Amino acid sequence: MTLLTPDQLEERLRQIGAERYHNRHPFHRKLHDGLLTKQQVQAWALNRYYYQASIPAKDATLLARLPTTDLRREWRRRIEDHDGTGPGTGGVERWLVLTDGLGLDRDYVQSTEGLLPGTRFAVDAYVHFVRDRSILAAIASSLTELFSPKIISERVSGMLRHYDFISEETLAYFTPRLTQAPRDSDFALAYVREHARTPEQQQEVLSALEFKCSVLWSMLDALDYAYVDGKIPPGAFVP
Ligand SMILES: O=C(O)c1cc(C(=O)O)c2c(n1)C(=O)C(=O)c1cc(C(=O)O)[nH]c1-2
Repeated sequence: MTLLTPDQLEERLRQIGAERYHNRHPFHRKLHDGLLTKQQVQAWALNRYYYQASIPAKDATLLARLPTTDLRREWRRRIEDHDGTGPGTGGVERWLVLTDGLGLDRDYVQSTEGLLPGTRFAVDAYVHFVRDRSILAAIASSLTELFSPKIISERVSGMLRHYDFISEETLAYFTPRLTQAPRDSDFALAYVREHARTPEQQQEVLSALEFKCSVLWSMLDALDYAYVDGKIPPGAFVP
């Protein structure tokens, strides 16, 4: 690979999103188009809880390695967004409002006992990637958030329109994400534009984003196989 300008690098990153982001997955299309049952939506929310709950742990492993006060202060905010600044606040708690609203038992959700194996492996792979790879790759792997405001808008409007068991209150998780995600991804994009200075580093950044798209994609593959095709693995949530 030859050295790209920062604009060319950004264009390649956006191309990866256009081709591989999970808005293109058939399970999301069904979720947003109102084609799932309440039980299938429960399975989605239950499994995705593990992603939400693991994100602050993933950010904490990166925070510990960041070399400057400015970087740590920036990254610390992500942990506060998810864990909140006191009990009952933050994104993980708001995700539980969604699982409550869908009629799932909180203790069961938080126990992660009913998780699909595919969800656990995909989410853990993301946490381990961020823990083990370079700071540049770890920051680049968060860049799927460049594409999330669009899918979140589609999801909220689609789900409100199609499902009578969904309300604005149960989907409240997503409202702050519409401002948090662009703020976070603007920072991460500026960072990789500045710090990916060799062809090898640029390739590392592109591969990190592809990896992350695969994490999100395989979570939906697991849901589709278990709850649309009806092949629920032993031990996983049975609606
Ligand atoms: O609803 C979505 O489709 C979606 C996607 C993503 C993403 O692209 O990784 C995140 C989120 N939501 C999200 O809510 C969130 O907090 C989040 C954190 C991260 C990350 O990689 O650090 N991605 C995402």
